[in-house]
Formats: sequence, C-alpha cells, structure tokens
Amino acid sequence: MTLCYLHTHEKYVNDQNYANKKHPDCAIGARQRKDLVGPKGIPLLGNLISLIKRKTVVQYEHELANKYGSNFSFTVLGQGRLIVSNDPRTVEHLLKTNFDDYPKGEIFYEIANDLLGDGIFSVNGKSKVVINILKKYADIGKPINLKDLFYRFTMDTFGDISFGVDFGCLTNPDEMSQFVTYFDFTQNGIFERFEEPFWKFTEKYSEKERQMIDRESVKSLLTLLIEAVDENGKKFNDKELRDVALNLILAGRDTTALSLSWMMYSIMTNQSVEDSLLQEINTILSVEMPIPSYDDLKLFQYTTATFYETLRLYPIVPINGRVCVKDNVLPNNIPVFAGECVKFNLYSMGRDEKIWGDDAKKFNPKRFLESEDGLRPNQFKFPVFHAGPRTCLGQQFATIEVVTLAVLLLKEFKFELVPGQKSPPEFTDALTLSMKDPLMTKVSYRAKN
Ligand code: HEM
Repeated sequence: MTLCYLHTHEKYVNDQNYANKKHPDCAIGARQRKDLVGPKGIPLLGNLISLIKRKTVVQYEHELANKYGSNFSFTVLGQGRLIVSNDPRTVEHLLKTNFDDYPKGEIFYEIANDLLGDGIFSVNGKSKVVINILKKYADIGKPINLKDLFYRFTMDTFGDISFGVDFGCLTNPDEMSQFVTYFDFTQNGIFERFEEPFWKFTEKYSEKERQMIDRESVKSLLTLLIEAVDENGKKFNDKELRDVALNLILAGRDTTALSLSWMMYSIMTNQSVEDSLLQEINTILSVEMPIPSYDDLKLFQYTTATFYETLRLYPIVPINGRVCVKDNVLPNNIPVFAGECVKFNLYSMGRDEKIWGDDAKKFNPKRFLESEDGLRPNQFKFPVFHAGPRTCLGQQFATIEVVTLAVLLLKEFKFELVPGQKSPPEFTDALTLSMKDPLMTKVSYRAKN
C-alpha cells in the first residue's frame, strides 16, 4: 500500500528548490500557500506539533474537515505541504483522469485470479475451524476477542491460498506463529517511520527500533519464510519472499480481518440490521445448501451491503493520497504544484452529508440496495477499495471471505458486545483503521443442535 508520506519525505528533503528559508507559518520545504484554508503552523515545523498532539492522523484531519470543510491544507516538517480534498471529483482526478500527474509505483503482484480460483475452498475450510473455536466458547460461556480471532482467520486463509503453508494461527490460538509476530512488529515500526521525521536518528538510540533493524530478527522473519515449502516441496525465491510475503499480507490480511471486526461490531450494535441479515441468511441457506458456493454468494445482497456499509463508516484504509509530479489544477480549481501531496480522508468522506445525504452517519446497509448503483457504488464517492487503474486486486476475494464467514457465523451464533467497552471502539494510528482494544464478545448458540 503506497502512502504519500514516504515520497513526500524524500522529495522535500532532496528538493532544495523549495527550501525557502523564510516560512513564517509553514514547514521548511513547503511552498507558501495563502490561497488555501487550514490551521496556522509555526515556522519550520508547520503543523507538526498539533499533529503529534492529536489522537490519530485520521481524527486530526476529520476535525479539520469539520472546521474548514472538504478542502484544506496543512504542512508538516518532513512531509511538506499536504492538501486534503475530500471531494469525489478530486479522487477521480487523482486516481484516474490525471493519473500520470500522481504516479504510483509498479504493480507488485497480480494474484487476484489465482486467489479466486481456489480461495473459496480455503475460506470454507477455515470458516469451519472458526466455528469450532466459537462452539468451545459458547459451551463454556466465556467471552472471546473477535478481533484476534479474525486476524487468525485471515492469516491462515492467506497462508493457505498464497503460500500453501499453514501458519497455525487458528489451530494454536495460544501461540501466535513467530512469523506473524515478526511481521506485525516490522509493520508497526514502518508506520511509525511515516510519522517521525527524525526516525533515522531516533532509531539509532531506541531499544524498540534497534530490534527492528536487528539482523537476528530480520533473519528469523526470513528464515521462517525461506523454510516454508509448498506441497511440491518448492521454496520461495528471494523476489517472491520480498514481494509476496510482506505486500500480500499487508494488503490482504489486516484489511479483511479489520473489516470483519468493524462489521461484527456494527451488527452487534444495530438490532434491525442483525434481523435483516438473519432473514436473508435463513431464506437462502438450507439443509441442502448449508454452505454457500461461489455462485451462491451473489444472493447475499443484504450481507454484502452490510460489508460495504461497514467500509463506508469504517474505511479500512482511512487516508490515501498521491504526490504530484506535474503542476495541475484540481476540478474544484485548487492549483497543485509538483512536490505537494494531495490526500483524501475516507473516514470524513463516509460521514459527509454532501456525499451520502442527511443520514450519512447512520449505519444503514439498505442505502446501497436502494441506490441506483446498487452493489456497484461509484468508486470515486466510495474509494474504499481505491479506484481507477490501480483498484484493489483483492476486492472480490475480500468480499467472498467476509460474506462467507459472516453468513456462517451469524447463522449459528448470536454475538453480543461484553458491556463496559468503548462504543464505537477507538482506533490506533496505523496504515489501516485498527481497533485499539480487543473486541470482547459473548457468543451463544442461536439454536442448540
Ligand atoms: C476489505 C478488504 C480490503 C480493502 C478495504 C482493501 C483496500 C485496498 C486499497 C485502498 C488499496 C489501494 C492502496 C493504495 O494504493 O494506497 C488496495 C490495493 C491492493 N489490494 Fe486491497 N483491500 C482489501 C483486501 C485485499 C485482499 C484480500 C487482497 C489480496 C488478496 C488485496 C490485494 C491488493 C493489491 C494487490 C493491491 C495493489 C493494487 C495495485 O497497486 O495495483 N486487497 N487495497
């Protein structure tokens, strides 16, 4: 997943053209822009301090959107000027119409079709393991952390369909595989670099970051993958190791696991949605068809709409954007100069009444079924899977995974939030909209067999 921070960082550090010494209220390296609204910064640092003080970047920008409207700008030391434009026309401009002015790196892999082929069998197989785990919790009446369970589910499904290996996350629930632990550690470390302009300096002196670059850790991470073999005994080559492992897992595991968590949270807090889901599931599934096949999945329209509605209010990739390489003008007439980063905040867009109408903040899956576009919403208004030529390659696979598991779980179990938890859950600062705390859930049988 390419975010613009890294590019902006390099661009601005290297580009002395913009390194104007007189920057009264913006970060060094950023062009002065009196034509844009936004919070006043301080010399050299720009808005870095207020950004650090906020809970998350998503919330910082959402607060600014509430104050300044859909288009505003701020500057941050190390990132230069960030122009936020939560406007579907800007999204189309960036990701499609003026795609060449906002380039994105090479496609790192093309796996979607392979995944769809056998993916459904793997999803069904792993869903059964999840159901067995839930049965144990339902039998003893002990709450389970659904967030953790969904991470294990998507990780194992991924290991299975992509590498042909079993990471054992579901079968050894008390012990997260070493590979997964190292992957998470490295992923978190990388995100912190986006936020810390002096990371090269601070990493030298911090114990945590020392571990990040510790050769033994990296070696262990790689060793585990190097040792993994597919069913024919074939090992990964170096390029596969780098591209497939990190990018694929980053793109596919967290996104789907988090979608499941936010979706289950939304269902647990909206009784009428749960009722409609059950009605659909009980009408379609039967003794003859206890598990949906690939073709049956399109019948689950309300369930699919519930997945989309979850992504609208809880976009798993909540902020996106691109660095501009050629001066141009946005459709709303805002000029953008090479080196500036144009972003859109999907969390704000999903809650925007101008885009979704008066009930924008309400969780209402029917809005998709009742709209003209149906289950093919306009990508620029709803860029949760990105849009244009670089749309998410895993959209269809993620939909299969989420809808299948949700249908099978909801048919068998009733889920209730354990009281005393924050609702809605808080999220952390990460590339993805990660829940900060466990999602503790009481699970019970709908009808004991
Ligand atoms: C609900 C689940 C998912 C969501 C919300 C999601 C969202 C996204 C987004 C927003 C991007 C664009 C990122 C960027 O360029 O900044 C993306 C790209 C991508 N996603 Fe997904 N994704 C999901 C699941 C998956 C799955 C399961 C896979 C793999 C099977 C996958 C594979 C990819 C790939 C390969 C790309 C890069 C496409 C390219 O650059 O051409 N995604 N996804």
